[in-house]
Formats: sequence, C-alpha cells, structure tokens
Amino acid sequence: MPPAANSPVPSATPPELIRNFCIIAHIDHGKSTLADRMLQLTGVVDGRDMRAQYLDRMDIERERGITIKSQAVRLPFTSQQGDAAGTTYALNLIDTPGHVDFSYEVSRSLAACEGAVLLVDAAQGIEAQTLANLYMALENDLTIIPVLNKIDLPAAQPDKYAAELAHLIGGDAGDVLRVSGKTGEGVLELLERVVAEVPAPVGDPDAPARAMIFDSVYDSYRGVVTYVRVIDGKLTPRERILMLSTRATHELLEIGVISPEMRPGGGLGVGEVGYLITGVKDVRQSKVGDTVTDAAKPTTTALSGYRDPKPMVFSGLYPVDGSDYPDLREALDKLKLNDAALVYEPETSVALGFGFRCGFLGLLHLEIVRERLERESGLDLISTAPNVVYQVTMEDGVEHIVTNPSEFPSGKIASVREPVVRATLLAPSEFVGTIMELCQARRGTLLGMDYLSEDRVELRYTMPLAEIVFDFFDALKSRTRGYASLDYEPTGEQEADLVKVDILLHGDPVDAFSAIVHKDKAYAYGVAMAGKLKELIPRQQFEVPIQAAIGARVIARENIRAIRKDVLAKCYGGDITRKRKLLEKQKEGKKRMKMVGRVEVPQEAFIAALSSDGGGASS
Ligand SMILES: Nc1nc2c(ncn2[C@@H]2O[C@H](COP(=O)(O)OP(=O)(O)OP(=O)(O)O)[C@@H](O)[C@H]2O)c(=O)[nH]1
Repeated sequence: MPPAANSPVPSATPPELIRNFCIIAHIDHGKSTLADRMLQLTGVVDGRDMRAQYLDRMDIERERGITIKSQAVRLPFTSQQGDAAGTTYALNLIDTPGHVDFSYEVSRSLAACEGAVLLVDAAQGIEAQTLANLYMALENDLTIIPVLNKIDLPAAQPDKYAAELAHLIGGDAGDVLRVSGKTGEGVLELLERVVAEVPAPVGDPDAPARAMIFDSVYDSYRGVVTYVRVIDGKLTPRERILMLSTRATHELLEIGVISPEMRPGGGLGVGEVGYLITGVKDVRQSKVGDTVTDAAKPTTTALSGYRDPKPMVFSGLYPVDGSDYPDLREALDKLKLNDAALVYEPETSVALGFGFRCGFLGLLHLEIVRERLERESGLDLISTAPNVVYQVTMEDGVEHIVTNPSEFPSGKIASVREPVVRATLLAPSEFVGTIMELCQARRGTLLGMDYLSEDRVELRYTMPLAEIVFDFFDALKSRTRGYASLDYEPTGEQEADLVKVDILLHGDPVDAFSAIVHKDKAYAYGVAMAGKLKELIPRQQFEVPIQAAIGARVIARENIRAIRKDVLAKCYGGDITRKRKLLEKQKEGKKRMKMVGRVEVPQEAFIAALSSDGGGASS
C-alpha cells in the first residue's frame, strides 16, 4: 500500500459530527458488498476504481469471500434530511471480521463504535452469527439499526424476515430498513438513519489521551499500521506514545484517517477513528485491545477489555519434503509479523520429521495460516489432526498443560480438563431431531431451545470444543442439507473422562497418530486408525502388528503379513549391470522411507492417513 499523497484532512472533527458504526452480519449476507456501495455513494471511491470488496485487502480474503482483518474507513456524508440537512458528517465505518475464530477482534471493533447495522439476507433470514454478533453488540451498548439486504433477489421474503428481526430485537417490523447492496437501493436512506440514530461519541478532550487499538496490520512498506479509536484527549504527530500493556514507548511518526487510502493529518481527537504508524515491525508490539496514551502525560486507567490472544486449537505443521524445513521456519517468522494470535515452536515427529507445533484461534485460523504458508512460500505442507488444550492434574498434584497428545503424561492421573464452548445452532424446525442426535453424540448438553418464528429454531448447547474441532461443522451441514448454521464461544473448562490412545507399529508408538479421546470413543478411534494404517503401510519382510493402546492395554489390533521381497528374483541369468540397476532403484525408493523402530514406512502412507481424517471444518 503506497503512502497516499492526498491533501491532509483537517485535524480533529468535532465529536457531534462523528458517527462510528459497523455492519454485523452472518457470513455471506452481503456486508462487504454493502460497505463497497457506501464507499461509492459517499464519493470515497468512484465507480471506475471500484473493485469488488474494496475493504477486503488480502487476496485470500477476496478469493474466499471472507473478511479476516477489520479496517476502518471514513465516509464524508452530507445529510439531506430534517434538521441535519446540509450538514456534513464524518461516518467511520469499521469493518468487523465475521467468523467465530476472530470473535475477540470483533468485540474490539464493536467497542470502537456507538452503533451497528444488523444486516440480514432477505432470502435467508437470521442465522447463528447474526445472533452471536447481535448479542456482542448489545453487550457493548450499541444502537442497532435492523436492515434486510438483497431485496432485489427474486427469492427475498422481506415481510417475513422483517417480522422475524423485529421479534428478535423488539420494535416494529416497519422500522426494518430494506436495502440492496447490489443495486444501491435504500443505501442512502440507511446512511441517513446512521446519522439520525447512532449517538455521537462522547469523551473528555482535556483528559490525558486514551485510544483503543482495535486492529493492527503489518504492511511491508510502512511497518505496522495500527487502527485506533480515540476515547479522550488527542494524539498528535511526533509525540511519544505509550502502550499500556507493554509499557513500551514509540514516536508517533504518522497519524491520520483512511479514506479510502491512508491520509496523514494533524492528529486525532475525541471520538475519531484512524490509523497510526510508529515504525514497529511486529503486530505483537501493537496489540489489539491495548490502550495508547501520551507518554509525557499518560493516563492511569487502561480501557477495559484488553486480552492476549489465546490459541485454542493446536496442530503440527510439517513440510512434505524434509529439506523445506528452513523455508517453513522463515515463512512462519514472516507470517507472525502480521498475526498476533499465531504461536509455534519446533517439534520432531517419528512419522513426519522436523516441523512446528502451532497454536491457532480455531479451525478457520488454522486453514488460513496453512493456505498462506503454502501460497506465499510455495511450500507443500501436511498438518496433523487438530487438538485442543488439556489440563492434566496428577495424583501428586502436579499440573500439565498438554497441547500435543503425544505429550500426554503417563502415570497416575487425578483429572483431565478440556475446554467447552457454548454453541448456538439455527435451523429450520424440521431438523431439530437430527441436530439433537448429532449434538448428543458429540457429548453436548442442551441448554435451551427457542422458536424465532414458526419454522426456525435456535438451539443452545454446551459442548466440548474437541468435538467441534473434529469435523462437527461438516457433519452438521451434511445432515441438514446446509440449512443449519453454527456459532460458538469458549465458556471455560470441564472435567471429562479422557484417555490417550497410542498407535503402535511393531510395538513402537507413532507419535503423529496419538489422540486424546473420550473413553467411550477410544475403541472406535483405535479400530479405525489401525485399519487405515493396515491399508496404507506396505508389507515388510516380517509380520508387523498395528496396535491401538491405552497405556499398556491394547484395545485394537491388525496385522500386516510378511513378504519376502526379492527384487533380484526377476533377473534370471547373470546380467550383473541389470542387477545393479535394480538395487540402485530400490535404494532410491528407500530415501523417502521413515523408520518406526524396525518398520519402514513410506512417508506418503502417514500423509495419506492424516489427510483423510484431518478434522478440517470451517464455515
Ligand atoms: N442479489 C444480491 N446479491 C448480493 C447483495 N449483496 C451481496 N450479494 C452477494 O452475496 C454474496 C456475499 O456477499 P458479500 O458482500 O461477500 O458478503 P459478506 O457478508 O461480506 O461475506 P463475508 O465477508 O464472508 O462475511 C456475494 O456473492 C454478493 O455478490 C444484494 O444486495 N443483492
């Protein structure tokens, strides 16, 4: 992103002329399209420059149609209505990521706003993320403007869903605005509603400066670009700022607003939203949720809600070709600059060689990281089945935090705790039975059930995160023909009857296949894994038992029968060069073999076994 040479914006817009708002929606309900239309209608981007989804900067975002990083853009808007007619407002549209993995980022973006446009697809109705986002917006005391989108679609049922929305948030169905992000219909009216209904920000202009970081993005030209919302006081260029969580100070090299590119200015005052640049090179030095203040006259009270990102899901990432390991390390180091939530450390695996144990916010985060590593560095990667974090307490009181099943302690265990989530599922009422069955099979406990309208039901469950990580979303979608939607948030931990199942090849454990599973599911896992490896591992010159075991107790067993592979048998006669060639060829084939004890296994067999059940579910 090159620095924009546009004219500087006037320093500090008075708070009464500012409106800070966001659009919250279920995935694919048209948030980005609507935001694009707003950019265009306020003249921030002209029609010619408009490319689809202007706010989604990363290629992957654009291709996958999802928003990963929130951005903030200032829209100048001159009202034509009532008392406000002729007044120009600064509308700050703060884009929020839509997916559950990034819910902490969503919560910080919401905290930077006073109002939210609750956008619902007029052909789909309310979905699980509509609810999750709405609850979060209400927790932040935001003014909600209910809007139905895509009214141009022939399948739209605006009357039905306006009633559903009104029922959900209270109020009258007639107040639900109807727009089309695609045609632009109703969008100017929506901006008028934002001016009229979203409260202007309030803050103390004379207090020590306090600004909240709601996003930070690494830019290869500029270093880290930090997005802030000023609460009190003012931040000005060239002053020294202090980050309260780390106590680090930096010089404020540049501060300004985005409209639609960076426009440096004379500072940001109460209620304003914009960016700042300090020259730091790593997003960890500019953390989402942190409070920025004036180092010379610092505030003593941090803004509430700061939290370090906490990885919830772990997986091993390995290069398919072992010699790519240094490249993988380099690619991870680079990615880390832009992803404060990514953690990793080197690990080695008998089956897969050298790699990294990585921690992610959730499955989608895992997939995005893996895809970016493969795409941006041209690496071929394999990931082990994702697992959650377990707290193991031994009988002697020693505690272990287990992020890798192969490190699950042996010995006398007093208890194992696993993370649980509160899941919200929405579906047409005909699927209630199917969903209940699925959730029960995944150790879910029903918390409650509500009819949003006569044919739409909301079900609330608590469920172990481990069960969701393991292909729950795919199972849900296939059993409800894609009609159910799911959202979940972590709610703590619970004790559970969990055991580690090891897979042994000729008596030696194969680390990449160890799994922590509920006692009732251990047998099924063991049988499935042993069966799968039997198919994939070639016969050896001796019989190889494949066993699944809990500690010393074997719960499943398969055998790979012995063969005597004599490559020379094919050469009748004494052609020595031919014999040599065959022996060479055999040696070549052995290069990609891994030794597990005495057993030779082609790496491809491990990779195939891991790929075919790699949890991989996301919305
Ligand atoms: N017919 C019609 N299609 C729309 C409208 N708005 C969006 N779409 C389409 O709906 C799909 C999803 O739109 P997006 O704007 O990407 O949705 P989003 O909510 O931003 O999606 P995420 O960023 O993934 O959460 C795209 O194929 C759009 O072209 C509309 O008003 N009418």
